[in-house]
Amino acid sequence: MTAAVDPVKLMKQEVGKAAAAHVKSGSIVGLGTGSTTAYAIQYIGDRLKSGELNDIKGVPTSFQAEVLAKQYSIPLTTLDAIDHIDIAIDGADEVDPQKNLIKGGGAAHTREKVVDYLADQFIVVVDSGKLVDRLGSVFAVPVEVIPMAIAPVIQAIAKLGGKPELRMGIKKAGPVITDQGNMVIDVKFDTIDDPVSLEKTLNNIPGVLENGIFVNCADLVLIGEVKDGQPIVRQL
Ligand SMILES: O=C[C@H](O)[C@H](O)[C@H](O)COP(=O)(O)O
Repeated sequence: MTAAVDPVKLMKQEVGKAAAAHVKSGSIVGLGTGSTTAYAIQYIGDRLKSGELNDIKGVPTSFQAEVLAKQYSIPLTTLDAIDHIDIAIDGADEVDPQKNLIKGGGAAHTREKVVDYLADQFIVVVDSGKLVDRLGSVFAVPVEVIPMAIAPVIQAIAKLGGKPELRMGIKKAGPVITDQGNMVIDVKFDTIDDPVSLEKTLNNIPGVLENGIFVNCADLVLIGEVKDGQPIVRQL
């Protein structure tokens, strides 16, 4: 008996491969975080190994991305050693029709925002389940907060009408700790009418480092779908 292929995995693989095909030799590449981008990193590594691609440097957005890049022998660099990023590939938790995003399901949104916004071309890779008509419909907004400010930030967010919840570890006792040593508050809003101003409002609360709303930054969204049992990729 053959095991059934997980359609979401198929979509992620296909979209990761499609994004990796956009990387050109000689470029500096922002390497995003998450299970979808992991396939893009793997395929970039495959292209390097086969000789189809050469002379690239990756800028990882997280410890996870760094480990994967090393695993696939992708040379790495840091922001203080370069003056631009040619292309960044990253996942998302929600995508609206204007290509605005919620990110940070993996608590990596702060570094991702730095790298993705710097890139000349930012490509988002998602499966079709991430598409929403309006941001915040399903996913809460992740907000990275310095630990001593957790209580006042929770109070300030509640005053804004959000439902804040400190993110707890799944295989770890206690809160999730980010790559920067901070904590994450997931904030569910009934509706997000104006993501541009909500992004700024959240970041203006003292103690907040960065939130997961990404507006006006994605150039291309590659969406993995399954049609007639076959994975396909369409663009937004
Ligand atoms: O912090 C994590 C990132 O923003 C991810 O890119 C996002 O959560 C999507 O991850 P995945 O591709 O695993 O759904």
